[in-house]
Amino acid sequence: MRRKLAAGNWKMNGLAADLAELDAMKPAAATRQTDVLICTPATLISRAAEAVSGSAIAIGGQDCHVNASGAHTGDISAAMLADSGAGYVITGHSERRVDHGETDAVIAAKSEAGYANDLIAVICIGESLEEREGGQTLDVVGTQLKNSTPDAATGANTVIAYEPVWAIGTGKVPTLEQIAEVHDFIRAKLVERFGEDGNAFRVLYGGSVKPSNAQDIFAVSNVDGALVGGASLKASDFNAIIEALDAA
Ligand SMILES: O=C[C@H](O)COP(=O)(O)O
Repeated sequence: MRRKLAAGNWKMNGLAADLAELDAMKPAAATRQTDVLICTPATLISRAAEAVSGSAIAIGGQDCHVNASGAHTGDISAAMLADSGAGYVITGHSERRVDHGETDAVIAAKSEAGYANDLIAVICIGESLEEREGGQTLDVVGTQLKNSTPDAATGANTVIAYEPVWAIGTGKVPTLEQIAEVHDFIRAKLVERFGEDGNAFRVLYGGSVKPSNAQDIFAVSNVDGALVGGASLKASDFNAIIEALDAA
């Protein structure tokens, strides 16, 4: 039985005053079936980890460098994330693939850097609008999944997040049939590659998840939770999403 995961990605949002939102998420996070994760900007990780100490909320980073240390100005290593109190790291978010030219190979290496520091990697994959309209969705998702996921991935150290790029921050959401098609495909590919352990990976949906659509999305087969951007910034929205997931 896979535990559900409600993951928030604050992206480049959040100052010290916003840590109050984490406090307000604590009661909703104390659920029986759902893990709760907030990936804050790197500047907030250690304060966020302190703020959630003793609660059911985990803190994660949004990216890490492939190397453990060295001359990489402005970058942050997985060891630094772990040292700051993170338990997870997002790798391969489409905003990093696009803005920073990250390839599948780099994303796999970043995920391995996470494993080496006992971080759970949340590996993101998803097609662009052009790829969706060109009928290439499963090809693109399959290739990204294969090449961004290291051989050392397990259901315990890795979460897969399916995020159609065209649904991120746009308010556009795929149909429930489209979500089911991709999630069932991802599950089949994980089982083909990792055997029975392929059934242990959590597969999240991401892209314009809100309290108003969460219940429907969480009823879709092989959707084990969500990676939420905008609606994770305020406890009032994210708590409703956690509750919808816990009830699913
Ligand atoms: O990492 C989160 C996703 O990019 C989704 O963002 P969004 O919920 O604001 O569409």
